[in-house]
Amino acid sequence: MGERTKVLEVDDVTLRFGGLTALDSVSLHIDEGEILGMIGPNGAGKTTAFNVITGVYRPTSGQVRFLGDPLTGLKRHAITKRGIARTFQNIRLFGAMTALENVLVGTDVHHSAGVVSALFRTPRHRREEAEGHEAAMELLEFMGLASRADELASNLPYGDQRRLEIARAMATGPRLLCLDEPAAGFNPQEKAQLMDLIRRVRDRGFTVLLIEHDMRLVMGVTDRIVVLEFGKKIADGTPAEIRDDPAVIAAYLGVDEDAS
Ligand SMILES: Nc1ncnc2c1ncn2[C@@H]1O[C@H](COP(=O)(O)OP(=O)(O)OP(=O)(O)O)[C@@H](O)[C@H]1O
Repeated sequence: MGERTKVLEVDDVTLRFGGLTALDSVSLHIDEGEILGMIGPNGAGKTTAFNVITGVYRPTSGQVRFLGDPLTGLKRHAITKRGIARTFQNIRLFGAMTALENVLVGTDVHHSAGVVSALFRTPRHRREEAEGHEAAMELLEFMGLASRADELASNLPYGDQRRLEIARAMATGPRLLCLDEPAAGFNPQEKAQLMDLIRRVRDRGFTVLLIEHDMRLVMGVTDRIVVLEFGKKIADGTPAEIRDDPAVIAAYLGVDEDAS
């Protein structure tokens, strides 16, 4: 087996908010085709790390590379176009659009036919529209949302909205799909279904970064887990390794290691 392609490399990244160091010399990578979990107690820096990776924040120092190229300094839209897509902790859908239209917004990212072509409905535009429609319907099907295609996003039940957000992110054809607490507000049965769904997403060839509070879900679905505490990476390993790691156990029990 050759070396796996590193989709993402976070290299010695520090991010300060005024006097607070939210990320402290964090390095990590994500291999192609893997499901990487990021966990840590409240305030550990998970969301901040996510925001650095998706271009919302620029690190104070250090670098983020995506497929070997620096991401630092790129605008968010450019980052999406490069191939990083995300969902949000608090769902952000276009409520007044249908489920299908929400997914179509995702597929639009890569269309080359521009506004002029759209206005004059050139053959190329029509072809791209038809292909986009087909791809979006297939994604809705995959998510179990096909029967909801024409419903307004805001009218969908909560769980369907969460899945629709994932579908929209997948529609951009990302090389890295970042899910920010996708199981928030789910009951155990919905969580089990989501675990199965995330596995199937990976089986379709996606690489997944997952922030999630539910330990069982994270342990059950990821290939590898990175643990943050007070902005520092304290562990990086398989779920089994993480479960038995004394530093991780201490972090979750709230034991102050420096106090001993
Ligand atoms: N925009 C900001 N300005 C100032 N401080 C911030 C900002 N965003 C986050 N922080 C601080 O940075 C630290 C890390 O926060 P972050 O939200 O990344 O943690 P988290 O691990 O995602 O926590 P949670 O599990 O509660 O979502 C916290 O102390 C937080 O208060």
